[in-house]
Amino acid sequence: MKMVLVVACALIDADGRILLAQRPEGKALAGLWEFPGGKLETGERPEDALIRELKEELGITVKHACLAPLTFASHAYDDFHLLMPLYVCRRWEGDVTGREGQALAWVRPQKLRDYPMPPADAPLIPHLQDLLSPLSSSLL
Ligand SMILES: Nc1nc2c([nH]c(=O)n2[C@@H]2O[C@H](COP(=O)(O)OP(=O)(O)OP(=O)(O)O)[C@@H](O)[C@H]2O)c(=O)[nH]1
Ligand SMILES: [Mg+2]
Repeated sequence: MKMVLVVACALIDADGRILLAQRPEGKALAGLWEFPGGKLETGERPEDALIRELKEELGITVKHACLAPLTFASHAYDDFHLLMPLYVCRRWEGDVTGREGQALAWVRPQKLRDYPMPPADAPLIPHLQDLLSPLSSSLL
């Protein structure tokens, strides 16, 4: 089984909302809501890849020190196995814009389930909910 490494990021704003981006028409899983990010290029470090993707997809500048690892997704798709580290980021420079024509949504943690996501992403949701509302653990 081919292993594909994809880095993704949950941007969190000052109100504790999470940024989701809608996959554009024509791509695999079009219309579903995902965390910005993408595949590593050959020889690229994960954090460098994520910084590059956040610039390409959202037009923002992120520093290494502002990327904190949270958890990861491991999911068997039909034709590859996805391994996807999820970082969180609360500080960036520039305005978040959909540079690739994708719709964006700032979503409260408890509303994440209202947005259809790729199957690999479902197990990530409780980790974000816990991070952002630690008094009501959704992992228990
Ligand atoms: N970015 C991102 N990709 C995800 C998520 N969940 C998930 O299953 N994926 C899968 O990871 C793979 C890589 O995503 P991608 O299309 O963003 O890769 P990319 O930015 O490098 O784009 P490209 O391949 O069109 O150049 C896709 O198969 C996508 O479906 C997610 O939350 N965020
Ligand atoms: Mg991408």
